[in-house]
Amino acid sequence: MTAILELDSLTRVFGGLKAVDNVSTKVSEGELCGLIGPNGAGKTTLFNLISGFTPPSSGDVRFKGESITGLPVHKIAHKGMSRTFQNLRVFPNMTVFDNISVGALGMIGVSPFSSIWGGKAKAKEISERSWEMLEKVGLTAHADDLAANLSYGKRKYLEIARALAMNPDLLILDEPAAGMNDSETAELAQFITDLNKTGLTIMLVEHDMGLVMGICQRLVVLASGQKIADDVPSKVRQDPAVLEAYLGGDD
Ligand SMILES: Nc1ncnc2c1ncn2[C@@H]1O[C@H](COP(=O)(O)OP(=O)(O)OP(=O)(O)O)[C@@H](O)[C@H]1O
Repeated sequence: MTAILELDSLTRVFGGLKAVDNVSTKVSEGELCGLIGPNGAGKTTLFNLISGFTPPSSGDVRFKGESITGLPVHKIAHKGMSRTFQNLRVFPNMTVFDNISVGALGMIGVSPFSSIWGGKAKAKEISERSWEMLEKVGLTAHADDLAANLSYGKRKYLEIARALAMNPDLLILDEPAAGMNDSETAELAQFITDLNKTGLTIMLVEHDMGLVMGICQRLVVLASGQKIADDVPSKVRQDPAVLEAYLGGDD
């Protein structure tokens, strides 16, 4: 399988702490790969290194065969990587539709000449793309609602829709099930599985073990910044180093 993402000896140091310590792995095109580990293991920092929100202290990130290390976030996004955040980052005072349009705008792009050449066509494309994403996440009826008025679970889907509106080749989801109840989590699991079946490569950080074990094809496990396992869920769940990391931690 072709690797869409390659991490080569990624390290990030904060003061004296190695939050991510020499992590290498590959994600294949079309894969649904989970990233797990106890609290403070370095999962979010690794996602930040991949998506450009934090520069690595050393090491390399390759996306679609090209080094993207040190590129700004928007350039990486334009290359086809979008993400959601552990703490929701929707725009509360914008409508649901406008929140998604921001993502579609990122995909289609605007230039100072947009209003002269093809401005209307672009506006139509952004609008169509936004409606398509609204439908995909089941929020069509809420298009005109302020994002602030959506339930927590629906805001999570809104954030995913905005990321999808950028038409990514790699979608990175940071704790999408956090704060969801069991039935919402089961629905989300089905939604992520269906997205993956369309051919979209997905990386997922999640504390809900039932969710990651149930839907991911492979799991990368971090503990104290280091990769301690990288295998199919059935192997990872029996790995002594993984059991030790979780039993020794507070998860
Ligand atoms: N900007 C920062 N400055 C200093 N230390 C940081 C920074 N970001 C993260 N850390 C530290 O790096 C370590 C890894 O944090 P990170 O948030 O990546 O872990 P995590 O696995 O995502 O944790 P959780 O599951 O609790 O979200 C932690 O000890 C954290 O305190």
